[in-house]
Amino acid sequence: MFRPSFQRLLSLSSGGGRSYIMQSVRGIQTPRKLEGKVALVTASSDGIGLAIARRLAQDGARVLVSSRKQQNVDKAVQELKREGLDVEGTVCHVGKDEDRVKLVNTAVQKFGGIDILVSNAAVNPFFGNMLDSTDEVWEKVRLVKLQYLPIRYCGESPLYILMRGGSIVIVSSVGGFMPFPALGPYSVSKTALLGLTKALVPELTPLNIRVNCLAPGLIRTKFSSALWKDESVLDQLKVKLGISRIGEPEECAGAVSFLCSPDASYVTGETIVVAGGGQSRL
Ligand SMILES: NC(=O)c1ccc[n+]([C@@H]2O[C@H](COP(=O)([O-])OP(=O)(O)OC[C@H]3O[C@@H](n4cnc5c(N)ncnc54)[C@H](O)[C@@H]3O)[C@@H](O)[C@H]2O)c1
Repeated sequence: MFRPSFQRLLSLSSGGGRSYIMQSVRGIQTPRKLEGKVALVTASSDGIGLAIARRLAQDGARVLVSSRKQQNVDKAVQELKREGLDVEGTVCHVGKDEDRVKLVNTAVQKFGGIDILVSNAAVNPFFGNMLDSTDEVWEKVRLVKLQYLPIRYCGESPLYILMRGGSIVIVSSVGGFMPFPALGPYSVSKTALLGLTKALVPELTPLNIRVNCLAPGLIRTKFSSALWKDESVLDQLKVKLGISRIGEPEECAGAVSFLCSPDASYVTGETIVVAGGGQSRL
């Protein structure tokens, strides 16, 4: 049995982790526990969304990748197809009715139905004091809405009515538990998603749909680059983490795959925190 030494564990938790994680992600042959499932992942041309799309496809799902720009969708789809994964792509700005309808119709046309929805898109249009945030900011930050709408609407029918049982995962943030300084509206919207997850349970359970939430901590993506590109800023943050390194998108993807899989068949209304032990201290 593989037992890493204490020294090895130390080196992993203090920065040597990325190559090990990437090795693990590429090297481990996981059972195809999502075989026969169809998954929609919003905002999946990059970052956490792309890692989720890749992992769900590696685990056997057929995945519809989506994002706001055609060129980004094309690039992600090509990359995943080159890896031998069963994916298609379509443009979807989750705030646009017509794009959401197209997203769902494309999944049904290409793959014959929908089993899994990962609602991952988010925006952060404001940095500053809550008391200075404008109506315009809050309008944009109805990204609660951005996250909620893919679940609620599909032309005439709510998406969850069209789903054939299955699983929804909403991507929130540790900022939903403890607001990030200067990111008040964003954090508040993420708190709302924790509530949304719970509120959907009584309505989705009779439809045989589980709904859960992911709350990432600091994860290496473009979205969070201001916090990790500068080594000195990152060093300050690392002190506040239990596992003293930044997380990788792949480390969120495994948790999402678990939530969508039969292994989580008795899990609904829950939030998994993937934050290296720093969720209340960032
Ligand atoms: N990176 C982190 O440290 C971190 C921490 C906590 C939570 N999150 C959450 O993870 C999710 C993914 O973020 P990420 O870090 O991978 O960043 P990212 O920048 O790679 O992804 C965010 C994506 O959302 C997309 N997007 C924005 N508005 C959209 C819209 N209207 N329609 C469709 N797509 C839209 C962007 O184009 C972008 O691709 C977000 O919900 C974010 O709030 C990230």
